[in-house]
Amino acid sequence: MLEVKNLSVNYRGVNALINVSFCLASGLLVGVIGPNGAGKSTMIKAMLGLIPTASGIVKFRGQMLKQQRRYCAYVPQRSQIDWDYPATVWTVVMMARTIHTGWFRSTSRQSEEIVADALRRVGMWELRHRQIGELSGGQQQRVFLARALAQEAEMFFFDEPLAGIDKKTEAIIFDIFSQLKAEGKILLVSSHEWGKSLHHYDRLLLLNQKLIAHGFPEDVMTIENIQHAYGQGLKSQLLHEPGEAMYFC
Ligand SMILES: Nc1ncnc2c1ncn2[C@@H]1O[C@H](COP(=O)(O)OP(=O)(O)OP(=O)(O)O)[C@@H](O)[C@H]1O
Repeated sequence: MLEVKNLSVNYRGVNALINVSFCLASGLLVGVIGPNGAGKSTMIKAMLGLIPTASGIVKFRGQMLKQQRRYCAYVPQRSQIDWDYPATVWTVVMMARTIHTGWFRSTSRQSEEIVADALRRVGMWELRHRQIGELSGGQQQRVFLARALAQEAEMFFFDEPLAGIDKKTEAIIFDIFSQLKAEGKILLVSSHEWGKSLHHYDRLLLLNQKLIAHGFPEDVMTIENIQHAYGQGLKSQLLHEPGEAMYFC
């Protein structure tokens, strides 16, 4: 069980996240959605203890989450990663194993097998010797997914993993999300797009500074909630998009 209570973040006196509270059981794929600047990245970073919080506690299995970071795999937005850093695909994924072996110990055979398996699962084994800067956006996202897998975490935090990726990568990502869910992991996935991929999620957290709604997608994606999060303009636009109407009650 993951519990978030009254989580708030201020950036230089400006509220980015206000009293967010929710609980999540294991084995769920959870979408964190909301408009640009809603505080999705801020919430993920605050949960992980990567930024200072104004208030709140985050617990996993009854203990503070930030003291259990080895159980958390975090994939930041692609724009936050230095893709010019000279590292191969293999090296980046192997970095996940240092959490288990420490920086100064040589990698074990077991770690190499785990990294190889992760690279095969995301279809990046053939490109393992490539520099990360030479990959497409979708391939780069798969490398970081492999790194998260190699960490053998209990909880996974993905910040905008679907932004600017190809269909093949999207299919691989959701396939692996399903496998992780079946293994009882908790997955939090932020996205500011909420088209056809929403049906993949077991629960949604709809955010705009505050948590506007959370629960089953069909309960969260009501016209009232969407208007509340995104403002009036979006309503009329979406009512004319039949593919999206399934989420309106
Ligand atoms: N380091 C920072 N210093 C000051 N303000 C920040 C900082 N990081 C984020 N903000 C502000 O906090 C608010 C929430 O930003 P955040 O990046 O968490 O939103 P988001 O929902 O992830 O947006 P996006 O979908 O665009 O990534 C925004 O108004 C943003 O400008």
